[in-house]
Amino acid sequence: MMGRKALDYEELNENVKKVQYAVRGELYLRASELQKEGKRIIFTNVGNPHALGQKPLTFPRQVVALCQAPFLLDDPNVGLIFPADAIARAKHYLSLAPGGLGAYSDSRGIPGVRQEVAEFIQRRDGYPSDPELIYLTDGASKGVMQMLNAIIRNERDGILVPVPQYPLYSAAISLFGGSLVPYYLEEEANWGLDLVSTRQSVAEARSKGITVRAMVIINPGNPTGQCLSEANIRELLNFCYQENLVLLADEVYQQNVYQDERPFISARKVMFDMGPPVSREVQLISFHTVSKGYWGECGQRGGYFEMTNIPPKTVDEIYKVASIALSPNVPGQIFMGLMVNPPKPGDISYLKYSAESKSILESLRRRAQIMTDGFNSCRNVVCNFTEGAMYSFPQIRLPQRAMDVAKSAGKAPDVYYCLKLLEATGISTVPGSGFGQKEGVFHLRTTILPAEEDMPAIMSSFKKFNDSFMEQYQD
Ligand SMILES: Cc1ncc(COP(=O)(O)O)c(CN[C@@H]2CONC2=O)c1O
Repeated sequence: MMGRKALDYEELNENVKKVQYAVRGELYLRASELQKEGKRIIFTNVGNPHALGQKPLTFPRQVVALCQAPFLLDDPNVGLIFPADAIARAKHYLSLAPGGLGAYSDSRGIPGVRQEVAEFIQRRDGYPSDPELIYLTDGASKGVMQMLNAIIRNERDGILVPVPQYPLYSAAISLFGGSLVPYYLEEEANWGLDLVSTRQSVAEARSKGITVRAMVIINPGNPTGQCLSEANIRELLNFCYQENLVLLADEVYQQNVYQDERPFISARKVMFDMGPPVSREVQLISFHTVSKGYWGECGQRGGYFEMTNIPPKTVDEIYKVASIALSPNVPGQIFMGLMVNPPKPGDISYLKYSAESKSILESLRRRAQIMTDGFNSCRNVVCNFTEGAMYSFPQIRLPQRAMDVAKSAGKAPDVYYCLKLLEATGISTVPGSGFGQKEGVFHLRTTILPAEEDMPAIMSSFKKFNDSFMEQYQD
Protein backbone atom coordinates (compact mmCIF):
# COMPACT_ATOMS: atom_id res chain seq x y z
CA MET A 1 0.00 0.00 0.00
CA MET A 2 1.61 3.28 -1.11
CA GLY A 3 1.94 5.97 1.58
CA ARG A 4 0.12 9.27 1.30
CA LYS A 5 1.26 11.55 -1.52
CA ALA A 6 2.36 15.15 -1.15
CA LEU A 7 -0.70 16.55 -2.91
CA ASP A 8 -3.20 14.43 -0.98
CA TYR A 9 -5.47 16.83 0.87
CA GLU A 10 -4.32 15.62 4.27
CA GLU A 11 -0.71 16.27 3.32
CA LEU A 12 -1.20 19.82 2.05
CA ASN A 13 0.43 22.88 3.60
CA GLU A 14 -1.85 23.77 6.53
CA ASN A 15 -1.78 27.46 5.54
CA VAL A 16 -3.28 26.52 2.17
CA LYS A 17 -6.10 24.61 3.84
CA LYS A 18 -6.80 27.42 6.33
CA VAL A 19 -7.10 30.19 3.75
CA GLN A 20 -10.56 31.65 2.93
CA TYR A 21 -11.53 34.04 0.09
CA ALA A 22 -15.21 34.97 0.26
CA VAL A 23 -15.46 36.99 -2.95
CA ARG A 24 -15.52 33.67 -4.78
CA GLY A 25 -16.85 31.56 -1.88
CA GLU A 26 -20.06 29.63 -1.07
CA LEU A 27 -22.43 32.18 -2.62
CA TYR A 28 -20.45 32.37 -5.85
CA LEU A 29 -20.32 28.58 -6.14
CA ARG A 30 -24.09 28.29 -5.55
CA ALA A 31 -24.72 31.05 -8.09
CA SER A 32 -22.62 29.19 -10.65
CA GLU A 33 -24.64 26.01 -9.99
CA LEU A 34 -27.93 27.87 -10.47
CA GLN A 35 -26.60 29.44 -13.65
CA LYS A 36 -25.81 25.96 -15.01
CA GLU A 37 -29.43 25.02 -14.22
CA GLY A 38 -30.49 27.88 -16.47
CA LYS A 39 -31.28 30.55 -13.85
CA ARG A 40 -30.39 34.14 -14.83
CA ILE A 41 -27.74 35.28 -12.36
CA ILE A 42 -26.65 38.88 -11.81
CA PHE A 43 -23.07 38.45 -10.62
CA THR A 44 -22.65 41.46 -8.37
CA ASN A 45 -20.21 39.59 -6.14
CA VAL A 46 -17.07 40.77 -7.95
CA GLY A 47 -15.95 44.26 -8.90
CA ASN A 48 -15.63 43.15 -12.51
CA PRO A 49 -17.06 46.03 -14.61
CA HIS A 50 -16.72 44.56 -18.11
CA ALA A 51 -18.45 41.33 -17.00
CA LEU A 52 -21.48 43.50 -16.22
CA GLY A 53 -21.51 45.27 -19.56
CA GLN A 54 -19.16 48.23 -19.12
CA LYS A 55 -17.48 48.95 -22.46
CA PRO A 56 -13.67 49.20 -22.54
CA LEU A 57 -12.20 52.61 -23.26
CA THR A 58 -11.36 52.82 -26.97
CA PHE A 59 -7.89 54.36 -26.99
CA PRO A 60 -6.07 51.80 -24.81
CA ARG A 61 -7.56 48.91 -26.77
CA GLN A 62 -6.47 50.51 -30.06
CA VAL A 63 -2.89 50.91 -28.81
CA VAL A 64 -2.63 47.42 -27.33
CA ALA A 65 -4.26 45.86 -30.42
CA LEU A 66 -1.51 47.42 -32.56
CA CYS A 67 1.16 46.30 -30.07
CA GLN A 68 -0.23 42.75 -30.13
CA ALA A 69 -0.36 42.73 -33.94
CA PRO A 70 2.52 44.99 -35.07
CA PHE A 71 2.13 43.73 -38.67
CA LEU A 72 -0.98 45.97 -38.79
CA LEU A 73 1.34 48.96 -38.54
CA ASP A 74 2.80 48.00 -41.93
CA ASP A 75 -0.63 47.94 -43.55
CA PRO A 76 -1.09 51.02 -45.79
CA ASN A 77 -4.71 51.28 -44.57
CA VAL A 78 -3.85 51.29 -40.84
CA GLY A 79 -4.47 55.05 -40.71
CA LEU A 80 -8.02 54.50 -41.94
CA ILE A 81 -8.87 52.38 -38.90
CA PHE A 82 -6.60 53.66 -36.09
CA PRO A 83 -6.05 57.32 -35.07
CA ALA A 84 -2.55 58.66 -35.56
CA ASP A 85 -1.91 59.09 -31.83
CA ALA A 86 -2.77 55.42 -31.17
CA ILE A 87 -0.39 54.40 -33.97
CA ALA A 88 2.35 56.62 -32.55
CA ARG A 89 1.81 55.32 -29.04
CA ALA A 90 1.92 51.70 -30.17
CA LYS A 91 5.21 52.33 -31.94
CA HIS A 92 6.50 54.01 -28.78
CA TYR A 93 5.68 51.02 -26.57
CA LEU A 94 7.11 48.58 -29.10
CA SER A 95 10.33 50.58 -28.98
CA LEU A 96 10.31 50.22 -25.18
CA ALA A 97 9.68 46.46 -25.21
CA PRO A 98 12.49 44.69 -27.09
CA GLY A 99 10.95 41.67 -28.85
CA GLY A 100 7.46 43.07 -28.43
CA LEU A 101 4.66 41.73 -26.23
CA GLY A 102 5.82 38.13 -26.59
CA ALA A 103 9.12 38.70 -24.81
CA TYR A 104 9.77 38.75 -21.08
CA SER A 105 10.37 42.26 -19.81
CA ASP A 106 12.57 43.32 -16.89
CA SER A 107 11.24 41.60 -13.74
CA ARG A 108 10.32 45.01 -12.32
CA GLY A 109 8.49 45.96 -15.51
CA ILE A 110 9.41 47.92 -18.64
CA PRO A 111 11.59 50.87 -17.53
CA GLY A 112 9.80 53.31 -19.85
CA VAL A 113 6.42 52.36 -18.37
CA ARG A 114 7.75 52.66 -14.83
CA GLN A 115 8.92 56.13 -15.87
CA GLU A 116 5.36 56.95 -16.98
CA VAL A 117 4.06 55.81 -13.58
CA ALA A 118 6.65 57.97 -11.78
CA GLU A 119 5.63 61.01 -13.86
CA PHE A 120 1.94 60.31 -13.08
CA ILE A 121 2.71 60.22 -9.35
CA GLN A 122 4.72 63.44 -9.61
CA ARG A 123 1.85 65.20 -11.43
CA ARG A 124 -0.73 63.85 -8.96
CA ASP A 125 1.17 64.57 -5.73
CA GLY A 126 3.63 67.33 -6.59
CA TYR A 127 6.61 65.39 -5.26
CA PRO A 128 9.35 63.55 -7.20
CA SER A 129 8.93 59.81 -7.68
CA ASP A 130 11.73 57.37 -8.58
CA PRO A 131 10.87 54.76 -11.26
CA GLU A 132 13.49 52.49 -9.68
CA LEU A 133 11.15 52.18 -6.69
CA ILE A 134 8.10 51.36 -8.79
CA TYR A 135 7.45 47.72 -9.70
CA LEU A 136 4.82 46.67 -12.25
CA THR A 137 2.83 43.60 -11.21
CA ASP A 138 0.14 41.23 -12.53
CA GLY A 139 -2.60 43.24 -10.87
CA ALA A 140 -2.31 44.92 -7.48
CA SER A 141 -3.04 41.55 -5.84
CA LYS A 142 0.40 40.20 -6.73
CA GLY A 143 2.10 43.30 -5.33
CA VAL A 144 0.14 43.06 -2.08
CA MET A 145 1.05 39.39 -1.74
CA GLN A 146 4.71 40.02 -2.48
CA MET A 147 4.97 42.74 0.17
CA LEU A 148 3.06 40.75 2.81
CA ASN A 149 5.30 37.78 2.10
CA ALA A 150 8.35 40.00 2.66
CA ILE A 151 6.98 41.38 5.97
CA ILE A 152 5.56 38.22 7.61
CA ARG A 153 8.21 36.05 9.25
CA ASN A 154 6.04 33.79 11.40
CA GLU A 155 2.65 33.53 13.14
CA ARG A 156 3.75 36.07 15.74
CA ASP A 157 3.97 38.77 13.10
CA GLY A 158 0.74 40.80 12.97
CA ILE A 159 -0.70 42.95 10.22
CA LEU A 160 -3.30 45.61 11.14
CA VAL A 161 -6.20 45.23 8.72
CA PRO A 162 -9.43 47.28 8.58
CA VAL A 163 -12.60 45.31 9.37
CA PRO A 164 -14.67 45.02 7.21
CA GLN A 165 -11.75 44.27 4.89
CA TYR A 166 -11.16 43.07 1.36
CA PRO A 167 -10.33 39.36 1.92
CA LEU A 168 -7.17 39.45 -0.20
CA TYR A 169 -5.53 40.66 3.03
CA SER A 170 -6.91 38.03 5.41
CA ALA A 171 -6.23 35.34 2.82
CA ALA A 172 -2.64 36.43 2.12
CA ILE A 173 -1.82 36.86 5.83
CA SER A 174 -3.18 33.37 6.45
CA LEU A 175 -1.35 31.89 3.47
CA PHE A 176 1.96 33.36 4.64
CA GLY A 177 1.39 32.17 8.20
CA GLY A 178 1.05 35.58 9.85
CA SER A 179 -1.62 37.00 12.19
CA LEU A 180 -4.37 39.42 11.23
CA VAL A 181 -4.84 42.18 13.81
CA PRO A 182 -8.25 43.79 13.16
CA TYR A 183 -9.04 47.47 13.53
CA TYR A 184 -12.78 48.06 13.32
CA LEU A 185 -14.24 50.81 11.11
CA GLU A 186 -17.19 52.62 12.73
CA GLU A 187 -20.31 52.09 10.60
CA GLU A 188 -22.21 54.76 12.55
CA ALA A 189 -19.43 57.22 11.70
CA ASN A 190 -19.73 56.49 8.00
CA TRP A 191 -17.14 53.70 8.32
CA GLY A 192 -14.75 56.15 9.94
CA LEU A 193 -11.54 55.16 11.62
CA ASP A 194 -11.32 55.15 15.42
CA LEU A 195 -7.69 55.32 16.50
CA VAL A 196 -8.56 54.76 20.16
CA SER A 197 -9.94 51.29 19.43
CA THR A 198 -7.11 50.72 16.95
CA ARG A 199 -4.55 51.41 19.68
CA GLN A 200 -6.45 48.99 21.94
CA SER A 201 -6.30 46.35 19.21
CA VAL A 202 -2.54 46.82 18.90
CA ALA A 203 -2.05 46.68 22.67
CA GLU A 204 -4.15 43.50 22.91
CA ALA A 205 -2.16 41.87 20.10
CA ARG A 206 1.12 42.79 21.75
CA SER A 207 -0.10 41.39 25.08
CA LYS A 208 -0.48 38.06 23.24
CA GLY A 209 3.11 38.20 21.99
CA ILE A 210 2.22 39.49 18.51
CA THR A 211 4.67 41.91 16.89
CA VAL A 212 2.49 44.31 14.90
CA ARG A 213 4.56 45.09 11.81
CA ALA A 214 2.35 46.86 9.29
CA MET A 215 -0.97 48.61 8.84
CA VAL A 216 -3.21 48.27 5.77
CA ILE A 217 -5.47 51.11 4.63
CA ILE A 218 -7.86 50.75 1.71
CA ASN A 219 -8.77 54.19 0.41
CA PRO A 220 -11.44 54.45 -1.01
CA GLY A 221 -12.64 51.47 1.03
CA ASN A 222 -13.67 47.99 -0.08
CA PRO A 223 -16.34 46.86 0.87
CA THR A 224 -17.28 49.99 2.83
CA GLY A 225 -16.74 52.69 0.17
CA GLN A 226 -15.58 55.40 2.60
CA CYS A 227 -13.04 58.01 1.44
CA LEU A 228 -10.40 59.03 3.99
CA SER A 229 -9.94 62.74 4.62
CA GLU A 230 -6.51 64.38 4.60
CA ALA A 231 -6.79 64.69 8.39
CA ASN A 232 -7.55 60.95 8.72
CA ILE A 233 -4.47 60.10 6.67
CA ARG A 234 -2.29 62.46 8.72
CA GLU A 235 -3.56 60.74 11.90
CA LEU A 236 -2.74 57.34 10.40
CA LEU A 237 0.74 58.39 9.36
CA ASN A 238 1.46 59.75 12.84
CA PHE A 239 0.14 56.49 14.28
CA CYS A 240 2.42 54.44 12.02
CA TYR A 241 5.35 56.66 12.93
CA GLN A 242 4.69 56.37 16.69
CA GLU A 243 4.04 52.60 16.53
CA ASN A 244 6.85 51.93 14.01
CA LEU A 245 4.52 50.32 11.45
CA VAL A 246 4.94 49.96 7.69
CA LEU A 247 1.95 51.56 5.94
CA LEU A 248 0.44 49.54 3.08
CA ALA A 249 -1.76 52.02 1.19
CA ASP A 250 -4.15 50.21 -1.13
CA GLU A 251 -5.33 53.01 -3.45
CA VAL A 252 -6.74 50.95 -6.33
CA TYR A 253 -10.05 52.91 -6.26
CA GLN A 254 -8.47 56.36 -6.44
CA GLN A 255 -10.38 57.14 -9.66
CA ASN A 256 -13.69 55.95 -8.11
CA VAL A 257 -14.88 58.91 -6.04
CA TYR A 258 -18.61 59.85 -6.02
CA GLN A 259 -18.71 62.83 -3.66
CA ASP A 260 -16.88 66.17 -3.54
CA GLU A 261 -16.30 66.57 0.20
CA ARG A 262 -13.40 64.10 0.36
CA PRO A 263 -11.60 63.89 -2.99
CA PHE A 264 -8.84 61.30 -3.24
CA ILE A 265 -5.49 62.31 -1.77
CA SER A 266 -2.64 59.81 -1.71
CA ALA A 267 -0.98 58.71 1.51
CA ARG A 268 2.34 59.59 -0.13
CA LYS A 269 1.31 63.21 -0.74
CA VAL A 270 0.06 63.65 2.83
CA MET A 271 3.26 62.09 4.14
CA PHE A 272 5.49 64.49 2.22
CA ASP A 273 3.23 67.44 3.11
CA MET A 274 3.81 66.55 6.79
CA GLY A 275 7.57 66.74 6.39
CA PRO A 276 10.10 65.19 8.76
CA PRO A 277 10.25 63.10 10.85
CA VAL A 278 7.20 61.29 9.37
CA SER A 279 8.13 61.90 5.73
CA ARG A 280 11.59 60.46 6.31
CA GLU A 281 10.78 57.63 8.72
CA VAL A 282 7.51 55.97 7.77
CA GLN A 283 8.01 53.11 5.31
CA LEU A 284 5.16 53.30 2.77
CA ILE A 285 4.07 50.93 -0.01
CA SER A 286 1.36 52.27 -2.34
CA PHE A 287 -0.68 50.03 -4.68
CA HIS A 288 -2.61 50.79 -7.86
CA THR A 289 -4.26 48.83 -10.70
CA VAL A 290 -5.92 49.06 -14.12
CA SER A 291 -8.74 46.80 -12.82
CA LYS A 292 -10.74 49.60 -11.24
CA GLY A 293 -11.50 53.26 -11.84
CA TYR A 294 -13.34 53.93 -15.09
CA TRP A 295 -10.95 51.55 -16.84
CA GLY A 296 -12.16 48.33 -15.26
CA GLU A 297 -9.58 46.31 -17.20
CA CYS A 298 -9.52 43.51 -14.59
CA GLY A 299 -8.55 40.77 -17.01
CA GLN A 300 -5.47 42.61 -18.28
CA ARG A 301 -3.74 42.11 -14.92
CA GLY A 302 -1.98 45.46 -14.80
CA GLY A 303 -0.82 46.89 -11.46
CA TYR A 304 2.05 48.54 -9.64
CA PHE A 305 3.42 49.18 -6.18
CA GLU A 306 5.67 52.09 -5.21
CA MET A 307 8.17 51.86 -2.33
CA THR A 308 8.88 54.97 -0.23
CA ASN A 309 11.55 55.13 2.53
CA ILE A 310 12.53 51.50 1.90
CA PRO A 311 16.28 50.75 2.44
CA PRO A 312 18.25 49.85 -0.73
CA LYS A 313 19.15 46.39 0.61
CA THR A 314 15.45 45.64 1.07
CA VAL A 315 14.69 46.90 -2.44
CA ASP A 316 17.31 44.45 -3.74
CA GLU A 317 15.52 41.60 -1.95
CA ILE A 318 12.16 42.67 -3.40
CA TYR A 319 13.79 42.73 -6.86
CA LYS A 320 15.26 39.27 -6.27
CA VAL A 321 11.84 37.82 -5.42
CA ALA A 322 10.22 39.60 -8.39
CA SER A 323 12.82 37.94 -10.62
CA ILE A 324 11.57 34.47 -9.65
CA ALA A 325 8.41 35.09 -11.70
CA LEU A 326 10.61 36.42 -14.54
CA SER A 327 8.33 39.15 -15.86
CA PRO A 328 4.95 40.76 -15.17
CA ASN A 329 2.67 40.24 -18.16
CA VAL A 330 3.63 42.77 -20.82
CA PRO A 331 0.14 43.72 -22.16
CA GLY A 332 -0.90 44.53 -18.59
CA GLN A 333 2.13 46.79 -18.27
CA ILE A 334 1.14 48.69 -21.39
CA PHE A 335 -2.39 49.15 -20.06
CA MET A 336 -0.83 50.58 -16.89
CA GLY A 337 1.32 52.97 -18.93
CA LEU A 338 -1.75 54.09 -20.88
CA MET A 339 -3.80 54.58 -17.72
CA VAL A 340 -1.23 56.80 -16.00
CA ASN A 341 -0.44 58.63 -19.24
CA PRO A 342 -3.74 58.95 -21.14
CA PRO A 343 -4.46 61.19 -24.16
CA LYS A 344 -3.94 64.88 -23.31
CA PRO A 345 -5.96 67.92 -24.41
CA GLY A 346 -5.14 68.51 -28.07
CA ASP A 347 -4.37 64.86 -28.79
CA ILE A 348 -6.54 63.38 -31.57
CA SER A 349 -8.07 60.83 -29.17
CA TYR A 350 -8.45 63.17 -26.20
CA LEU A 351 -12.08 64.20 -26.73
CA LYS A 352 -13.27 60.61 -27.22
CA TYR A 353 -11.20 59.33 -24.29
CA SER A 354 -12.39 62.12 -22.02
CA ALA A 355 -16.06 61.71 -23.03
CA GLU A 356 -15.98 57.93 -22.48
CA SER A 357 -14.27 58.27 -19.09
CA LYS A 358 -16.60 61.03 -17.89
CA SER A 359 -19.68 59.10 -18.96
CA ILE A 360 -18.62 55.98 -17.04
CA LEU A 361 -17.68 57.89 -13.88
CA GLU A 362 -20.90 59.96 -13.88
CA SER A 363 -22.97 56.81 -14.35
CA LEU A 364 -21.15 55.07 -11.48
CA ARG A 365 -21.93 58.08 -9.29
CA ARG A 366 -25.63 57.89 -10.19
CA ARG A 367 -25.70 54.13 -9.65
CA ALA A 368 -24.11 54.55 -6.22
CA GLN A 369 -27.00 56.85 -5.27
CA ILE A 370 -29.71 54.62 -6.79
CA MET A 371 -28.39 51.59 -4.92
CA THR A 372 -27.96 53.38 -1.58
CA ASP A 373 -31.48 54.84 -1.80
CA GLY A 374 -32.89 51.44 -2.82
CA PHE A 375 -31.39 49.73 0.23
CA ASN A 376 -32.45 52.53 2.58
CA SER A 377 -36.05 52.26 1.32
CA CYS A 378 -36.27 48.91 3.19
CA ARG A 379 -37.26 49.37 6.86
CA ASN A 380 -34.73 46.80 8.13
CA VAL A 381 -31.81 47.92 5.97
CA VAL A 382 -29.34 50.72 6.73
CA CYS A 383 -26.80 51.67 4.09
CA ASN A 384 -24.04 54.29 4.14
CA PHE A 385 -23.61 56.09 0.83
CA THR A 386 -20.90 54.67 -1.44
CA GLU A 387 -18.49 57.61 -1.32
CA GLY A 388 -15.98 55.72 -3.46
CA ALA A 389 -14.83 52.35 -4.84
CA MET A 390 -17.46 50.08 -6.45
CA TYR A 391 -19.50 48.47 -3.68
CA SER A 392 -22.52 48.88 -1.50
CA PHE A 393 -22.39 47.30 1.95
CA PRO A 394 -25.82 47.57 3.56
CA GLN A 395 -26.51 46.43 7.11
CA ILE A 396 -29.40 43.94 7.09
CA ARG A 397 -31.29 43.77 10.42
CA LEU A 398 -32.62 40.22 10.69
CA PRO A 399 -35.39 38.94 13.00
CA GLN A 400 -34.32 36.47 15.69
CA ARG A 401 -36.38 33.72 14.05
CA ALA A 402 -34.39 34.09 10.82
CA MET A 403 -31.16 33.84 12.78
CA ASP A 404 -32.40 30.72 14.58
CA VAL A 405 -33.40 29.06 11.29
CA ALA A 406 -30.02 30.00 9.77
CA LYS A 407 -28.25 28.50 12.75
CA SER A 408 -30.20 25.25 12.49
CA ALA A 409 -29.21 25.15 8.81
CA GLY A 410 -25.58 25.52 9.88
CA LYS A 411 -25.27 28.91 8.16
CA ALA A 412 -24.26 32.35 9.38
CA PRO A 413 -27.39 34.56 9.28
CA ASP A 414 -26.06 36.75 6.46
CA VAL A 415 -24.98 33.69 4.44
CA TYR A 416 -28.51 32.26 4.86
CA TYR A 417 -30.08 35.59 3.83
CA CYS A 418 -27.81 35.96 0.77
CA LEU A 419 -28.55 32.38 -0.34
CA LYS A 420 -32.31 33.05 -0.11
CA LEU A 421 -31.81 36.36 -1.98
CA LEU A 422 -29.87 34.52 -4.70
CA GLU A 423 -32.47 31.79 -5.11
CA ALA A 424 -35.36 34.26 -5.17
CA THR A 425 -33.86 36.95 -7.43
CA GLY A 426 -30.65 35.66 -9.05
CA ILE A 427 -28.73 38.50 -7.39
CA SER A 428 -25.36 37.04 -6.37
CA THR A 429 -23.81 38.94 -3.46
CA VAL A 430 -21.16 38.29 -0.81
CA PRO A 431 -22.24 37.94 2.84
CA GLY A 432 -20.74 40.50 5.20
CA SER A 433 -19.16 37.66 7.19
CA GLY A 434 -16.75 37.27 4.26
CA PHE A 435 -15.31 40.73 5.02
CA GLY A 436 -15.50 40.65 8.79
CA GLN A 437 -18.06 42.61 10.81
CA LYS A 438 -18.89 43.32 14.44
CA GLU A 439 -20.51 40.52 16.43
CA GLY A 440 -24.26 40.30 15.90
CA VAL A 441 -24.34 42.80 12.99
CA PHE A 442 -24.95 41.50 9.47
CA HIS A 443 -24.28 42.93 6.01
CA LEU A 444 -24.03 41.94 2.41
CA ARG A 445 -21.74 43.33 -0.24
CA THR A 446 -22.92 43.99 -3.74
CA THR A 447 -21.39 46.08 -6.48
CA ILE A 448 -22.77 49.26 -8.05
CA LEU A 449 -21.83 47.80 -11.45
CA PRO A 450 -25.08 46.45 -12.97
CA ALA A 451 -26.10 48.55 -16.00
CA GLU A 452 -27.74 51.83 -14.94
CA GLU A 453 -30.93 51.03 -16.87
CA ASP A 454 -31.22 47.73 -14.97
CA MET A 455 -30.56 49.24 -11.54
CA PRO A 456 -34.14 50.29 -10.62
CA ALA A 457 -35.48 46.83 -11.48
CA ILE A 458 -32.70 45.15 -9.49
CA MET A 459 -33.39 47.31 -6.45
CA SER A 460 -37.14 46.70 -6.60
CA SER A 461 -36.49 42.97 -6.96
CA PHE A 462 -34.28 43.20 -3.88
CA LYS A 463 -36.94 45.14 -1.93
CA LYS A 464 -39.66 42.66 -2.90
CA PHE A 465 -37.49 39.77 -1.70
CA ASN A 466 -36.39 41.51 1.48
CA ASP A 467 -39.89 42.55 2.53
CA SER A 468 -41.27 39.04 1.94
CA PHE A 469 -38.29 37.53 3.83
CA MET A 470 -38.98 39.86 6.77
CA GLU A 471 -42.67 38.94 6.73
CA GLN A 472 -41.86 35.23 6.62
CA TYR A 473 -39.45 35.38 9.57
CA GLN A 474 -40.87 38.21 11.65
CA ASP A 475 -40.72 37.51 15.38
C1 LIG B 1 -8.99 46.84 -2.30
C2 LIG B 1 -8.50 45.98 -3.43
N1 LIG B 1 -7.17 45.82 -3.61
C3 LIG B 1 -6.69 45.05 -4.62
C4 LIG B 1 -7.55 44.41 -5.48
C5 LIG B 1 -6.95 43.54 -6.56
O1 LIG B 1 -6.98 44.13 -7.80
P1 LIG B 1 -6.17 43.55 -9.05
O2 LIG B 1 -7.21 43.18 -10.04
O3 LIG B 1 -5.31 44.67 -9.50
O4 LIG B 1 -5.36 42.39 -8.58
C6 LIG B 1 -8.93 44.55 -5.34
C7 LIG B 1 -9.85 43.82 -6.29
N2 LIG B 1 -11.21 43.80 -5.91
C8 LIG B 1 -11.88 42.53 -5.87
C9 LIG B 1 -12.11 41.98 -7.23
O5 LIG B 1 -13.51 42.25 -7.48
N3 LIG B 1 -14.16 42.47 -6.28
C10 LIG B 1 -13.25 42.67 -5.29
O6 LIG B 1 -13.51 42.96 -4.15
C11 LIG B 1 -9.43 45.35 -4.30
O7 LIG B 1 -10.75 45.52 -4.11
